[in-house]
Amino acid sequence: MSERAAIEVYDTTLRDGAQQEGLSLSVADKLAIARHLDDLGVGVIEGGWPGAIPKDTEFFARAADELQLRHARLAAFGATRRAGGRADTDAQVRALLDARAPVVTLVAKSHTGHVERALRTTPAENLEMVRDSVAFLVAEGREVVLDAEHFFDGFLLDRAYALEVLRVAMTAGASTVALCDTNGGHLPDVVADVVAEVRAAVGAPMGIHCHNDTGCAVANTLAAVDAGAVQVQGTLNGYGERTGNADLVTVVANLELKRSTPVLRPGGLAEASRIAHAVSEITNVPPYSRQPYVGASAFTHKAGLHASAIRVDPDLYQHTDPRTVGNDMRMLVSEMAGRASIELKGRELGLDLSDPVLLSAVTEAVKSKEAEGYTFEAADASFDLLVRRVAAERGLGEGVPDYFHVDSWRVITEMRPGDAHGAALSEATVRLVLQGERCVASGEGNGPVNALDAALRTALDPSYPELAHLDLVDFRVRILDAAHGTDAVTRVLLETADQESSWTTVGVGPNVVEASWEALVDGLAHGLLRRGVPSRA
Ligand SMILES: CC(=O)SCCNC(=O)CCNC(=O)[C@H](O)C(C)(C)COP(=O)(O)OP(=O)(O)OC[C@H]1O[C@@H](n2cnc3c(N)ncnc32)[C@H](O)[C@@H]1OP(=O)(O)O
Ligand SMILES: CC(=O)C(=O)O
Repeated sequence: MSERAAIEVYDTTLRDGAQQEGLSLSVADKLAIARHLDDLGVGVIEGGWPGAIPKDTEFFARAADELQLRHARLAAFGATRRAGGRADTDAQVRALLDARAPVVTLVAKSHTGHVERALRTTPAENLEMVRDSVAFLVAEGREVVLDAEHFFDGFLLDRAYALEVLRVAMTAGASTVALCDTNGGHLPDVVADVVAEVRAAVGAPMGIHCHNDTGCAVANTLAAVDAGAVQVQGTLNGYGERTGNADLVTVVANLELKRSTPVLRPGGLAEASRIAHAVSEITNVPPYSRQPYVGASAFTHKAGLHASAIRVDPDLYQHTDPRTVGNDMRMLVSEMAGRASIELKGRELGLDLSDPVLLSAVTEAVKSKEAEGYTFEAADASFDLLVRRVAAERGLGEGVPDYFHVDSWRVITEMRPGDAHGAALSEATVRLVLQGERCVASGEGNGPVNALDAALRTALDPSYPELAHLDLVDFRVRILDAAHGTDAVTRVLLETADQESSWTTVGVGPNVVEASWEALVDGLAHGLLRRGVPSRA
């Protein structure tokens, strides 16, 4: 176990995070996420509710043998004993012991309305449930954290009772009392005031557990720390019930970078982007690109004026160095680009745009293409081809090899309702000139782009066997100027991949197949170019 930080990071991704709509974790998922959390360097990993959820019972059983945690302690979460019973004979409380986790977190009522209406017992019996449950688990050698549910609402309704719940827990041996904004309805000023009052009245080590229903979970957590909380609870990527919990990645980055308070293992913060994305893969919840610090857009710049200043000093338009959280700065090329953005993007892609004439010509070409409907910010491969083509026009580079000449192409889609499989089939024919010879090839597919791709490959395979390594992996169509309905301009973004990476090309046209053809041909050309294949046309 590592030495405790002054502020303890308590992760509840595997318990409260798993309460998010649409998120369902297998035991293997939970074990994998726990390893990532330990690698990040959090202090406590709340693994779930053993005894209530069979998967969580299994998680703790396997964790005891399979997880070799280097930094974190595991916590088993559950409720206080039932009203009218005894902790030592309560099946749920015993299941918490059986989980063999060093920490047990007990959720308890601290709001008299909840005691009377949800627990349907008396405030006095609720205090006894807290005392008995905490004392029993402490006597069994567990560190006990008390999660005081609906604490802020309870405190505002009946201050004396809410404080008494905390006092009873501390007297019974709890190590920390976590104040929960269970409904997530409070703002930072109230959270700060209440935490300060609790600190003055009880003086116990306090945790803070915030939900994001007002969009203030992270701000509330920081306000609580400022007012004296020493444990921050939250979830990776802000997963959680309803609008989620405090995003622990943002909380820890703020504490380490803005408050100069180390809370993770040394070096942990630099792993934050990698771990946040790895956990997204496991949860199958797409990463949120605008997530603070670790989102793909967190250090991405689009506006020309920003890029122009960044060229002088990146810090002029970013609040912190992206490397501190393992993220990268990226430049986007779009109609908002100026020469500085284009030059920086060129540097990112390894293209030499130091010639001012070329730089201006590429900037102009980007702006005029974007006005036609092209978008380069999501199509780096098309930008790369554009730069090479503009450079070649000005005698400043070799351009893009002429891999083949297109004479014509045609595609037919046929539907035969009587057919056994009943789906439409497309058939394409391409006429190319290759090595001075005319060549005609056809291909079939379940759609026109698929058929054109098949026909092109049939024609090109003898001259370019390298194409066998390239696959078309994604295809996105967007109608621009939708007011024109089926007459509108169409934009196609097409992703091609080889074994190492993928790249995106863009095509625009009044006809979806025409736009797709442009993106398809450029996707293959870029694939050949990046493999260093010379023209054999
Ligand atoms: C704020 C939070 O997010 S806390 C975490 C919430 N997480 C979950 O609820 C997920 C796991 N929950 C479960 O699997 C089930 O709800 C269980 C196993 C805990 C309970 O299931 P059941 O016994 O079928 O009861 P049910 O869910 O209908 O009601 C909850 C019971 O717990 C009692 N209860 C609620 N809060 C507490 C508490 N803090 N301490 C003790 N008992 C409590 C309720 O009074 C109710 O008792 P009752 O059955 O006598 O009416
Ligand atoms: C304990 C908990 O998850 C809450 O009160 O929100």
